[in-house]
Amino acid sequence: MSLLEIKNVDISYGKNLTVKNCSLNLEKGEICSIVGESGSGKTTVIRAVMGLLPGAGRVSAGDITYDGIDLLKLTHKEWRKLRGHDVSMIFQDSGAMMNQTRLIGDSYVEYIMTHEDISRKDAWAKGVEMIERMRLPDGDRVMRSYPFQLSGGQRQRVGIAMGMTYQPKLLLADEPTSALDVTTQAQIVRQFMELRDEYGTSIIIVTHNLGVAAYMGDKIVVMKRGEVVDQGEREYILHQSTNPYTKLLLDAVPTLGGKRYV
Ligand SMILES: Nc1ncnc2c1ncn2[C@@H]1O[C@H](COP(=O)(O)OP(=O)(O)OP(=O)(O)O)[C@@H](O)[C@H]1O
Repeated sequence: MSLLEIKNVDISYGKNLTVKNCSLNLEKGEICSIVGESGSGKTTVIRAVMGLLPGAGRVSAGDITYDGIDLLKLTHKEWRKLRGHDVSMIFQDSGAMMNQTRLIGDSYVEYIMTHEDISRKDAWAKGVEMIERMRLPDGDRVMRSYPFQLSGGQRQRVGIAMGMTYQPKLLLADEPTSALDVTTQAQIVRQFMELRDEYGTSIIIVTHNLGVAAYMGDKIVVMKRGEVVDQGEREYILHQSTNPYTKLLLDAVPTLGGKRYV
């Protein structure tokens, strides 16, 4: 049994059928990259997995099963138990998601205290420890900062720290590096790979960047206009796929001295 099985899923916003017949399996410890043009439905798919479709979004057909649990039948209470603990999501700019008028530590402590019965002091220490594990030195100083006092990369590491607090089995990352400069992007990408190696976390990463998708993904899913048009092991997608849209995406990646950097 796969850790996550998305089977023949349709997703609609109100009357608009946005994602059609999407199927995707993810094994334990596997990383899957979802690529495709803007508006193709990438974010919609991972939000559906997380039970966080905005507005009038709903899964209108198909099944999503996580570790044998039918995610489409979960109650709010059951979702609260699963989110953060088993399944976690990281957004494009974690800083923008944080309350700008509160210290990072206050937000982090509140997050921890909604997930477990723990004192404020212990929750603070746990936050510091997680932040330092994400290679941000002086976690205490970070906790005592406001989001705007940190760089984009630092804020993203705090977002990853929060997402990893309970070592979820499944991490959903929506464009987690696209707001960052190239060097920081590379560091964050490596950090994700380490999480997988260290904790066996399965990851779905949505990205515009085919280089990131190819570097991270054991498997690559290509979406276009709400449909999965191609998917397979990295080597297959990069070197063997005959799908015209996949080839178009690959052709758009610049080459240097005849070598394609994906
Ligand atoms: N809250 C919403 N209400 C109605 N329609 C929405 C909503 N969110 C997204 N959509 C529509 O769903 C489609 C897919 O959007 P989605 O954000 O999933 O695409 P994406 O591939 O992640 O795009 P991008 O790469 O630009 O983030 C778009 O046509 C969008 O207009």
